[in-house]
Amino acid sequence: MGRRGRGSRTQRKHFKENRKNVWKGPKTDPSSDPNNPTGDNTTWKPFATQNPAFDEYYKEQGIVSPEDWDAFIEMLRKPLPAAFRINSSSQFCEDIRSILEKDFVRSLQAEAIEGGEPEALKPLPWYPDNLAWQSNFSRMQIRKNQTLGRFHEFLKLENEIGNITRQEAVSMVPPLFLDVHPDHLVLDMCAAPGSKTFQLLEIMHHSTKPQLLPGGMVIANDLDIQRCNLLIHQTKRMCTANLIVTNNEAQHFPGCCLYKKWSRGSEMANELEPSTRQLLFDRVLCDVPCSGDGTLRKAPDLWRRWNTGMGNGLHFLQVHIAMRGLSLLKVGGRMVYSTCSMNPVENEAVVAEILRKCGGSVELVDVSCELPQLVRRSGLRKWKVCDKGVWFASYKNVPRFRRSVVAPSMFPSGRSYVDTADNNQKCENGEGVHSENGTQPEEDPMTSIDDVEEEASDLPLEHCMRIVPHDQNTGAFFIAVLCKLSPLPGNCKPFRSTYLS
Ligand SMILES: C[S@@+](CC[C@H](N)C(=O)[O-])C[C@H]1O[C@@H](n2cnc3c(N)ncnc32)[C@H](O)[C@@H]1O
Repeated sequence: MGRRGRGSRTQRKHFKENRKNVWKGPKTDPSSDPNNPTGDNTTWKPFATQNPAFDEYYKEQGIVSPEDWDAFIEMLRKPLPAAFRINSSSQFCEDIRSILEKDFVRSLQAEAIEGGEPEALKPLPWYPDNLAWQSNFSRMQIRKNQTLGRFHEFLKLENEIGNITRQEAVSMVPPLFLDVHPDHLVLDMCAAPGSKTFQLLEIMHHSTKPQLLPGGMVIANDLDIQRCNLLIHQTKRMCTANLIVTNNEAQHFPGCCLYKKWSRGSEMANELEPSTRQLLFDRVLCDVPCSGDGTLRKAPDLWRRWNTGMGNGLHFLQVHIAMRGLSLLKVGGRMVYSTCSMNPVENEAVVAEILRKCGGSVELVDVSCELPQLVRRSGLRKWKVCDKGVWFASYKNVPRFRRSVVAPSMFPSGRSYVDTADNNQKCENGEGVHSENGTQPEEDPMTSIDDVEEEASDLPLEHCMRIVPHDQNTGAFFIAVLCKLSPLPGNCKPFRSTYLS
């Protein structure tokens, strides 16, 4: 071997071959494959990285300009580069950073030049203190290519002992916008498998003096008990005493009361009276379940499964979870709403709906000056809803029989309309609409039924952020930062209480 880490000619050949073939589909049934009459079951098919419905949907939504489309879709078809974070609260933080800077940046560069790639390993410029890194190799390449074996061993070992966490680059963004302090009470509503929980704990511990525990706490919740186990496995690498894991529906997360006993006065010797205080959170992370199409580069099987119903079907749950988060947030507190989906129905529509419901008690924060090196796009004010292949620019046009599935809150204005003869007419014209009796008004009597064709929101949704893959070679993510200015209107209050001593 010549330079350190270069590997033999055979190894390099093996490496190049693997580079071309990083995504492998599921094994095909050999007996049903005409190209494989011998039934050789080592045949693998790469995933098809296209879906016409996906293209149509996102072209129509305009999340990137028509000139940008080719770069966007081409990047989505490429495997995702592996990324990881150094644990800032680890006593070996400096050593790890130094190994990366002095050793792996150079040794991996040699491999990258071999494969024609620039910058094989680099710190993410927007992450503070060179603590987050991205390589130009996918996780599969790192696992399979023998020439990257030493780097792979390093990542595995350091991850196992909690000095680093392997995490998609864009998934590291939401906790950075949460502005967590060591004494904060933080609720992570949908936390499993826990990479963001770990990051929140790291931020808390990092800003605390050595040997001391932070005064705050993270409550990490997830609905799925098995994923809660993953979360515990992930976070126990932190060795923290500042974490509670709960297993609840986030949209029904119980209102907790702190149960405290204190002495009432010397004349009432030894008499103790209970006192209760509503437990509200300084920070809430609302990283909701979503259709996940921002992870297509990591999970290419999603190309095959993707359809418009996935996003529409999650919209209501996402609104409920976010509303619950806001009701549990202290006045003056910050909540981050995030998804790994690009879909406006799961993103801007949810943010707009919670702003409407909160009626001025919650503000969408302009964070364009925070993390200036992070390339992001402004949130949309206009979008449409697609239901079973039919596009709607306004709820006004949604036929009655689809109104239990397609809601006003999915549209930019959030308005409902009186039912129209027009909609019922459609069914008679064979557009798949079943006519129903009656045309009684739905909500919103203020709205004229003849006006809106294409809706635009009047809320400042441009303060939301969408990270798209081709801007900085990542996955996609959506983030909105909200601040609670005053108590929520009465109908949004916590309704169930549990006591914590
Ligand atoms: C996007 S993932 C969260 C990823 C996590 N924040 C992280 O960074 O590792 C969404 C999570 O929501 C959980 N989930 C789904 N429905 C939920 C609900 N109603 N309440 C709470 N969690 C839910 C899923 O089990 C899943 O773990």
